[in-house]
Amino acid sequence: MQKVGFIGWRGMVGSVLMERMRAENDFAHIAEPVFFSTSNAGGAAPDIGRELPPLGDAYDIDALAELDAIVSCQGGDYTKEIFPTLREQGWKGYWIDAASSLRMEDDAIIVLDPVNRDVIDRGIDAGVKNFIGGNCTVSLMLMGLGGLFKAGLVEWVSAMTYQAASGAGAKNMRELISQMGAIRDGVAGELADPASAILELDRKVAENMRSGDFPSAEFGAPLAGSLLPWIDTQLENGQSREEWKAQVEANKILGTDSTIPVDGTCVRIGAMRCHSQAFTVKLKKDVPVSEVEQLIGAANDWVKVVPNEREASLQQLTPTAVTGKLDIPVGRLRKLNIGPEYLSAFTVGDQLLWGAAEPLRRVLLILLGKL
Ligand SMILES: NC(=O)C1=CN([C@@H]2O[C@H](COP(=O)(O)OP(=O)(O)OC[C@H]3O[C@@H](n4cnc5c(N)ncnc54)[C@H](OP(=O)(O)O)[C@@H]3O)[C@@H](O)[C@H]2O)C=CC1
Ligand SMILES: N[C@@H](CC(=O)OP(=O)(O)O)C(=O)O
Repeated sequence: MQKVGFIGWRGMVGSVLMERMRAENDFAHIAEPVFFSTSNAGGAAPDIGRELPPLGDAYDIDALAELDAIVSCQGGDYTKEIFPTLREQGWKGYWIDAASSLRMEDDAIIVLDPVNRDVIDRGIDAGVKNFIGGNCTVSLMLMGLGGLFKAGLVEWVSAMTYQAASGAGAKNMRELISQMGAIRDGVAGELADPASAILELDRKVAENMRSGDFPSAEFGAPLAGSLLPWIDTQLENGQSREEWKAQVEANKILGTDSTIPVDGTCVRIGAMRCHSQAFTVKLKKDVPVSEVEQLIGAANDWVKVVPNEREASLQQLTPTAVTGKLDIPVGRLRKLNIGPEYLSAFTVGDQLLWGAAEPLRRVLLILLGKL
């Protein structure tokens, strides 16, 4: 594989991908990286420590057709517009994509190699050409609980999510901070006076958050100081699309023969870029927590069992502790009162790393024969 094209490299997911590829010296394995833009063809390519041609036009099908592989973080609309045209023209290269558009297609594999390297390898051998990153919550759930799935212990999972602003995009991250600032600024006087009445302060905060002036154009509602119990679009069965992805994508990633039910409620909270999830796992049998911890902790190089203790949980199992890291801590592991087969667990993961960019750079390395 000689020529690899990158599209969407300056967006939020794309920037994290570039950071990781530079940090791991991935570009050393690519003979001819070519960068494209949908808005700035002819502009300067990013700095990867070597001479590069100017940015290509990401809508130039002939230029794209010359590539051996394309890595796109440009978004679903771009994929829907360009991918079918390229394939219709007979392009046989590898398409690696962060967007959800192609995930459930029969000729696509959802990539998360620490969990489904076998599925990826079989796909490559069978001539599959489309490798798509999974939904962030799904990938983070499987990075955390992969050991239990691998051991065949999971009858079903309910995942209740606490998803960060970054999942909605860069503008939403900014809006979250603006909302936090607006809340604080609205009661600056009361905050400066320790003797001010707390209920008056609270009333002013609520009034401010409900006012038309509160910055909520991106989320459509206040997130700071609140939460949003709906992510992505509405489906007819009452699920949000984000909730629907959990079961279909998890089972596709795992390559299950019979569907393992996965469902829950997906909620946006005021974290910046780490998604957290609280799981109820129905185990197929009563397994001691010590064995559960062993299985979870041994599943991959990034998962880390956090002891089910207050101090360790507050220090290691929060978005603040995990942001910007590849670590996948899993904690709060205990059996629920409901019965000995009902396990509770909590995990946190950076949704731009294992949730988006990392599986893409790794599948590219796999296709290059370097991983
Ligand atoms: N956000 C997330 O958490 C996740 C996103 N994904 C998927 O990844 C895809 C991309 O998402 P995301 O990275 O959030 O998208 P962004 O909106 O950050 O970037 C997408 C494109 O917007 C263009 N752009 C316009 N203005 C700017 C600007 N000021 N700064 C940077 N880029 C700009 C760039 O294209 P150009 O350079 O051509 O102008 C860029 O490639 C989506 O399909 C999404 O579904 C997948 C998993 C998680
Ligand atoms: N929907 C996710 C982010 C995302 O982009 O997901 P997907 O890649 O499945 O569209 C979130 O809001 O947190």
